[in-house]
Amino acid sequence: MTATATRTGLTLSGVTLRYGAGDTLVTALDDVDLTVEPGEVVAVAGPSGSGKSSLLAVAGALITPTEGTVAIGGTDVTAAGPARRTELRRTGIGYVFQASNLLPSLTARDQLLLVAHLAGRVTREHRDRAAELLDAVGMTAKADRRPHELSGGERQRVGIARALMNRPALLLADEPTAALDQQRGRDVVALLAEQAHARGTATVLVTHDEGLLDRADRVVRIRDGRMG
Ligand SMILES: Nc1ncnc2c1ncn2[C@@H]1O[C@H](COP(=O)(O)OP(=O)(O)OP(=O)(O)O)[C@@H](O)[C@H]1O
Repeated sequence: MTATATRTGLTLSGVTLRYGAGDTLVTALDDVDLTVEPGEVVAVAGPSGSGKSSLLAVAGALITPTEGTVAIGGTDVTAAGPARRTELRRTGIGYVFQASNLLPSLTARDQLLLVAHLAGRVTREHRDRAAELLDAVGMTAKADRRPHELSGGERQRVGIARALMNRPALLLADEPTAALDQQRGRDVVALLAEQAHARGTATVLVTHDEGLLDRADRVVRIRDGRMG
């Protein structure tokens, strides 16, 4: 990584995303500009169909926008080839989903170590990092439990730790509190913010829960694909 890369989180410039063509043409994102600094938590709020999932898909290098550029950690992903994009998705981006998407047969600790295992060999450093992250999300005492032995909030905490395992420049969270009650939802967002600030991770949190917005550093609103 270059010096520039370490200072950059996520930058979307003039991003437009259209689905379909002719009569079925939908403009899901319309000339969107968004910058998320390292360590900053930006909440994206908007009604159903406003373009929130489309924004995450573009920011996560899953979909190439029709127009505009997306840079993650200083790398222009819209100019990168498929192999580089795949590599960036694996190493530069952490994802937290609506439900934690943990593997049923693995303990909390092994959910984290699986990330290292898939990338190659599990080293002592990986084990130390998994232990540090489980501690950071308050799950050390339950590190040997499997998902069915954890509450919904605890599963999300493990999901957050797992998403941070690769030290991503960018963390994308898609309605991470959808399965939780109000208080647990607030706790999970507070944890996301705490970790983003401590680790310098640019974080985008998509939510339609207005009660969670005060935990973000900044709130951006999207409507009909336009950010305002
Ligand atoms: N694959 C697709 N093909 C065609 N249109 C799509 C596709 N995906 C999304 N859209 C349309 O793009 C617009 C934005 O959808 P998007 O899923 O980004 O909204 P959202 O804000 O995430 O909605 P929700 O809160 O309901 O999940 C909507 O009009 C939607 O119908």
